[in-house]
Amino acid sequence: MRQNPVYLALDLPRLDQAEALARKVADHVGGIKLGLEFFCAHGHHGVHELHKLGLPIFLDLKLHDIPNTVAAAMQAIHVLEPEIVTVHASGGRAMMEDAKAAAGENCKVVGVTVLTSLDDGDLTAAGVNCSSHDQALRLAELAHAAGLDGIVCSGQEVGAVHRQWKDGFFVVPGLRPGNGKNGNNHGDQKRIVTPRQARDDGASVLVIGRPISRAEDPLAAARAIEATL
Ligand SMILES: O=C(O)c1cc(=O)[nH]c(=O)n1[C@@H]1O[C@H](COP(=O)(O)O)[C@@H](O)[C@H]1O
Repeated sequence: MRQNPVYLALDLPRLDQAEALARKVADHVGGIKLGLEFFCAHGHHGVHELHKLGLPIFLDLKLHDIPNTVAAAMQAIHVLEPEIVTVHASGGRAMMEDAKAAAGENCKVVGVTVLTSLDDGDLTAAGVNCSSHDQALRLAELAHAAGLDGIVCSGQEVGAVHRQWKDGFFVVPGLRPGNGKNGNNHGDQKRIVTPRQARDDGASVLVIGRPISRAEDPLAAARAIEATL
């Protein structure tokens, strides 16, 4: 377990807003997660700017394409020195193997299993004939076999995955302090747990965005989450 496992998801449209928020809570998070919204808007320049804060950078690009394309994309982001990068585990074993081979030496590659915004009904609609729990476990096994460092899954599966993959690196988003019972907004997330529950079940990294970024007082929210861990 890292000293502070919380990685702040900086899903904000403006670079100055993202920088200001990261600066405000920097002492109460263990790293910063930059995802598609940030990277599509601010690209390499934005990542370089956020590096200046001195926190580890998790580049959540959720790469999913043929192996050759994903490997080339991984090589193109070496220069950004990310600590963690995501690919979709459903892209298949060869894609994950090539992504890992192309990653920088100090970069962890993790496979997204089943997005936390999906439930069993969504999987059925997409033609997946098993529960999100079973599908997450199946994709975790595939990511392990492909040599990835770990996976992204919801807190509802991390305990089961951890039992099967003892030294895996597990990223858990879809976190809501108080489990949504204290007026928190789930938003588009369907498979949620509290940060504390995810940590207790074996999460290595806790990804938290809106519960901090949309809070009236983001610093107080980050501190309150830290205090529960
Ligand atoms: O890979 C991710 O980080 C991710 C995977 C997943 O299954 N669900 C998920 O929410 N995420 C990301 O985690 C963050 C969650 O944000 P909040 O719901 O605002 O805490 C977002 O940046 C998502 O892109």
